[in-house]
Amino acid sequence: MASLASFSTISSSSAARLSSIRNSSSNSFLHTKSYPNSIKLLFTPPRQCFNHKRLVLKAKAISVIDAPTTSSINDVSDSPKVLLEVKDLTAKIADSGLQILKGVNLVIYEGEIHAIMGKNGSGKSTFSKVLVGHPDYEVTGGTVLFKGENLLDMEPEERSLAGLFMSFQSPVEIPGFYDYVSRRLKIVNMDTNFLNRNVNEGFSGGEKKRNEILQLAVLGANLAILDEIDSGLDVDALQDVGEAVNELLTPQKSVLMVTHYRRLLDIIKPKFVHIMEDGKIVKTALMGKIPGVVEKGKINDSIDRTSELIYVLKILFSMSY
Ligand SMILES: Nc1ncnc2c1ncn2[C@@H]1O[C@H](COP(=O)(O)OP(=O)(O)OP(=O)(O)O)[C@@H](O)[C@H]1O
Repeated sequence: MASLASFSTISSSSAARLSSIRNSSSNSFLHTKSYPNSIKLLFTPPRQCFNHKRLVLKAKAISVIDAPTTSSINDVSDSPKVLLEVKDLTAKIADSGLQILKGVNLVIYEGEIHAIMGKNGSGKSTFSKVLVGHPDYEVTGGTVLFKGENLLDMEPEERSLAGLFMSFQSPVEIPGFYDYVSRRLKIVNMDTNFLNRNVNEGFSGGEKKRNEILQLAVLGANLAILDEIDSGLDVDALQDVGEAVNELLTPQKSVLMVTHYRRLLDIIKPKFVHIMEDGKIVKTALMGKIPGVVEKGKINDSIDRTSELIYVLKILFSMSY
């Protein structure tokens, strides 16, 4: 994977704030000019890719924003209730004392879908596991509120009872819930015969993933943390698993998913895409806010979400999707 782009703010004024994001490897720039009620995005593409043409993008709201703080997220979200609020979270590996999380900030409102992407080893899984109270890690600083309660004070099972779920693969037994579970099997396209087998024993990779989502359906969590549920899935299984997660969503339920691939984001559509680097969220993109692209004087209003996703990810990463 190529290295992440580097970003910098180059100037500001009281009337309109101008900032630029530079993608160091492709040598392209995204300039944002912020007015009280609008943001104008000017994208200067790398010469070799766009044949010296200049794209002008207009957006009604921020499309790429700095790593979020509580207040900045408050400004752009219209959801009323905060579900998860992480402030300056730091954590180390309990055994070795190696610091992995170096100040994570994240706010998730009820009903929101967030995706975390980033290079291998940047700390995405560690962050997920720290949230559910995995014993391999020790929190060294910061705060985490879940539904207004101090999550870090809770035992892992209390976190689960409070409504936090993380996809997992270790076998669990669910005796006495055949009818209850079999109704939910339909959601993930699983045969009821699976209930006659030990959970996860002899399951293929795809079946294990479907089973994870079945567990989510059974538990009915408020915040589902899905760590690379797309790994090892073929196209059909990915579609099934993605659609199953979508079916479980309600205006109150939220998802935090860790992924390396855009294809999952095409099915489970995040409101925010965060980039993690060296134990921190360093950039965040707010999706669904680019209403049209103006290219060579012509307005292209038909920009779809996939195009927007590709566009945003190209800026966030110095890699092609
Ligand atoms: N239990 C552990 N023991 C030792 N090292 C660990 C442990 N957990 C995480 N690490 C190390 O911490 C760093 C972050 O790992 P983590 O799994 O959180 O990264 P990631 O961003 O999820 O990576 P990937 O994209 O490869 O899944 C890595 O260098 C990893 O080797």
